[in-house]
Amino acid sequence: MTADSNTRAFDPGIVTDFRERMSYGGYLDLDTLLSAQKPVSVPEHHDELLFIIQHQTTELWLKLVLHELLSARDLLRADDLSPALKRIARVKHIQRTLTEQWSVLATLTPTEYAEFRGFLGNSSGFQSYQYRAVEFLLGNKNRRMLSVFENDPAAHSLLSDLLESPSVYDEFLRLLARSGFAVPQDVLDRDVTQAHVFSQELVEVFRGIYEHADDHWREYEACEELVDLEDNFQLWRFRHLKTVQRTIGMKTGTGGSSGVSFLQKALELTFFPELFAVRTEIGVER
Ligand code: HEM
Ligand SMILES: N[C@@H](CC(=O)c1ccccc1NC=O)C(=O)O
Repeated sequence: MTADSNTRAFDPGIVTDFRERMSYGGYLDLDTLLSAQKPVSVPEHHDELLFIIQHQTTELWLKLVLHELLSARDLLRADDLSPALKRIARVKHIQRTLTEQWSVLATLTPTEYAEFRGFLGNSSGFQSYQYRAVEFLLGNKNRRMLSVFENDPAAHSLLSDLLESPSVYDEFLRLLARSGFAVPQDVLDRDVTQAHVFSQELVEVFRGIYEHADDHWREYEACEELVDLEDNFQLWRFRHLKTVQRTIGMKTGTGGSSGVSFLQKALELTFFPELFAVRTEIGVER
């Protein structure tokens, strides 16, 4: 049948009556999802839909990243290291998708973007509360960021809760301490509302794990997963920076920052500095 007509037969069991049954569109609430793309340019610019969908898909994936990282943090707190690593493994795949996705937006030329940029007003990705939540959860804490969300109580309260609570890294270090590793007390007692500050003593803890990986395999694996996570995060930041550079050059941002040079400074930030510092020490006699 298929060979002759080049048409697939409609299997007799295929369900077509959804008056009393759950359907695809109903389950996914597609009416809501697909009515949320509202270009603001007048007359409507062809490429604004790309711009909107690029951001919306990013926000959807960020929602899942948050969900997985919050769970990973809970699992670490409960000494369930292996399931926590499973969560992180999924996040790493999402990060790859998000980083790859920049190539779609790179098809937007500077001229095309300039034609509707003016309609965006002061809106900017800087105001993405989910992005900020992921940063806070990974330990890049900064109370100043809350000021952007004064008019959004739900976002403000989510971010304020995350600011006040331990990061994924804090929970990992606490887990290590409970397992008998000599995590310094001042690291365990640190003010979690501040960004994590480098500790040489912690590097020594990781040196022990890396030099005796066979004896601490799970912890060793966890360290490498965190390094992957940070690496992937930096790759996303870098692709964002390069996309911004090719699209608006050195223009100031709609959010009010200097633009490219402001974004450049984020590349110097690090979530897990000791996990990178330990690499310098590996194989070096003391
Ligand atoms: C042509 C495309 C884009 C341009 C020209 C652009 C430009 C900028 C600029 C200039 C900033 C600095 C803040 C400001 O003053 O506005 C910024 C921040 C930001 N953008 Fe974009 N952006 C683009 C696409 C995206 C996309 C697709 C996302 C995904 C959600 C995104 C997310 C962010 C985030 C999260 C920040 C804050 C970064 C930080 O705090 O370090 N941007 N963007
Ligand atoms: N900050 C960008 C505008 C921008 O990209 C943007 C605008 C509205 C919603 C999300 C955005 N994405 C990232 O910043 C600019 O200065 O052109």
